[in-house]
Amino acid sequence: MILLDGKKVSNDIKNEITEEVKKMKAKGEKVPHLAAIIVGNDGASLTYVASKVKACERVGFESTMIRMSNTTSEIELLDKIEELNNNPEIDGFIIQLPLPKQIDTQKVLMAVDPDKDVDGFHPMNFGKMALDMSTFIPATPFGILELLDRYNVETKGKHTVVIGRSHIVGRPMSILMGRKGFPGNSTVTITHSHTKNITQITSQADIIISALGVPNFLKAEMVKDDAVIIDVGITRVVDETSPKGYIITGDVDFENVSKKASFITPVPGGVGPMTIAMLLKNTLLARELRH
Ligand SMILES: Nc1nc(=O)c2c([nH]1)NC[C@@H]1CN(c3ccc(C(=O)N[C@@H](CCC(=O)O)C(=O)O)cc3)C=[N+]21
Repeated sequence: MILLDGKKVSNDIKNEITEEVKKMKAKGEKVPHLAAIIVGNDGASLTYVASKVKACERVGFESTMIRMSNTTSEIELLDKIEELNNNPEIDGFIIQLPLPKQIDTQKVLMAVDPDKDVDGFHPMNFGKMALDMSTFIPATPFGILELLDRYNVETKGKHTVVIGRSHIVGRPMSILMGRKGFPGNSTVTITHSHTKNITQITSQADIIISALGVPNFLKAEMVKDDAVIIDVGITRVVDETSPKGYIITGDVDFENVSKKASFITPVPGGVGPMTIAMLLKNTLLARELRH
């Protein structure tokens, strides 16, 4: 079994980006500037945005975090987005999800200037992705592709089973794995809450990408020998004995599944850190696009 070490690879990527930023500075160019809007006080969301800001500092990007209250109206958020769209200092920005229920997420994501949409969530960018046009690929799927690429995991002709059809992971991932090129050229099955007999499907998979959010959902009996396992789940499970009061748990029963897998991502230290690295990569692309 080979561990797909997202922590290590994301560090390599951050070092590469740091070098790019140094070159930009040497040429007297403005460094990339990422902004993140966060609405409300969700603990996990605040942690993720804080790590994105920290990652910006680490590579030499500028960053701005914009906090808005839990009672923010849709109009107020749309106004803020318009401000960032028109601010020439900002190369790219994200709106941390999920949003409070008074706000229509789809409407908000459509308001982002597609050229600054470093999350790749605007329908224009999602469409471009599906049509193999160059665009921002959502950070989590992009991070998974990058991991498969850097470990040279064969995807051509393989059967990839994606668990979950979310707009930010499962759906784009299912499109990307079936695209031409590498990593891609897989035969893709997408499964969801209405899928019948999921074990019958997962046990035929050469590659499983689980983005469900149910701790320890994927058991050894559901996986064939030498499968490649990508765990996108990150659920905080209460644990009094750990310092933070919770532990981060993936969708995969790692202890048992890792014994059968050829490659597997750990949680934490797998897909999560890659997501952050690829957001930086998209921000660098956004900067180059505007240059
Ligand atoms: N507009 C938007 N864009 C996103 O990219 C986005 C989002 N909204 N909403 C929530 C999800 C989740 N997400 C994660 C990023 C990093 C880790 C990460 O670094 N995880 C660490 C553990 C972090 C911890 O200790 O909590 C790890 O897996 O090793 C996890 C999850 C980005 N998301």
